[in-house]
Amino acid sequence: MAEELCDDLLDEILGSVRPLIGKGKVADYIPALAGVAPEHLGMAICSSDGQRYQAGDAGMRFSIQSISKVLSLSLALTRYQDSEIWPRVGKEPSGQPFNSLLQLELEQGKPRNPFINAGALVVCDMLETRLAAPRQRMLEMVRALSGVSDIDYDRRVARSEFEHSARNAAIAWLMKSFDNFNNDVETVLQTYFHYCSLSMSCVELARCFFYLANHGRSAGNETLLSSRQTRQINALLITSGMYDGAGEFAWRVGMPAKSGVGGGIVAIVPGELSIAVWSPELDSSGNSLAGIAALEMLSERLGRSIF
Ligand SMILES: NC(=O)CC[C@H](N)C(=O)O
Repeated sequence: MAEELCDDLLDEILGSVRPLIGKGKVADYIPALAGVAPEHLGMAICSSDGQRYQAGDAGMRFSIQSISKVLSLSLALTRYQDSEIWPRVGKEPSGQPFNSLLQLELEQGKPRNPFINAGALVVCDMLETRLAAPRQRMLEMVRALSGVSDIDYDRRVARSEFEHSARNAAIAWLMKSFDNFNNDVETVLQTYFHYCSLSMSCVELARCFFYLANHGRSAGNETLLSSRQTRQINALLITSGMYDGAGEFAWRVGMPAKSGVGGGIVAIVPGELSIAVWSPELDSSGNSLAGIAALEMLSERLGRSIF
C-alpha cells in the first residue's frame, strides 16, 4: 500500500540512509569540490498539488554540476529546431564514464547523448552561437524557474574546474577535429564550467525542475517547453541521466533523473513530483550513493516507480 507524502516520511528516509555515509567518495578531481563535508544530507519535493516537502540539509546550497546539463539542453530546445540539435548529439545511453573520450573517437565526434560531458559541451557550443550572453541568460532562466533571485555561479568552483580542464578540453578539441564544434574552445569551456558551478539547494532545485513534472510549465506557471519536449527530456533522463549507472537506477528507483558530481540528484515523477536529494559521497559511476538509496526508499514507499 503506497504511503502519503509528508516531511516526516522524508526525515525517516534520510535517517535510514545516513549509515551509508562513509561508503562512497566525495569527488576530488575538482579541487574546489574535494573540501565539501561528506555528512550533508538533504531532500526536497515539489508536488503538482502545490505542496512542498523538505528534510535535513534541504536549504543548503551545493554545486549542481552535471544537473545543469538538463538546463542547458532545455535552453537549447527553446532556441533550436530538433533538426539542428540531434544530428550533432545522439539520444542513446553511452555505457561509458561521463568524461570518456573513447566512444567519441570511434563515433566521429558525435556524443551519444546530451548528458555526458561531450554532449553537454556540444549543447553549450550551440548556445554560444545563438545567445548574446549565454551565462547571463542561464542565470535568468534558473532564477525565474526557481523563483529565487540570488542564485548564482560559484566562481571559485568554475575557476578550479578551468584550471583542471585537460580532459574536457580534449573532448572539445576532438569534436572540433570532426567539425562538431564551432566556437572558441576556451570560451565554451568557461560557459560549461560556469553552468556546472551553479550553487543551489535541494529546495531550489526541486522548484527549478518542476517543469519536467508539469508538462513543461514552471512552478510559477510559465511555459518553458511543450509537453512533447518535456516527455522527450524525461525519456533521455531514464536512459542516460545517471551515466553508466542508468540501468541499475531504473531497476532500483524507476524515475527519470539527473545526477551531478557535487552529490545532487534531481528525479521526476512525470505529471506529479520533482524531487531533489543531496549527499556528497559518490559511487563508482559518479552518482550520489546515499542519494540513490534515499530515492529508492521514496519510490518504494510511495509506489512511484514509473514502471
Ligand atoms: N558528472 C558531473 O557532474 C561532471 C561535471 C564536471 N563539471 C565535469 O565536467 O567533469
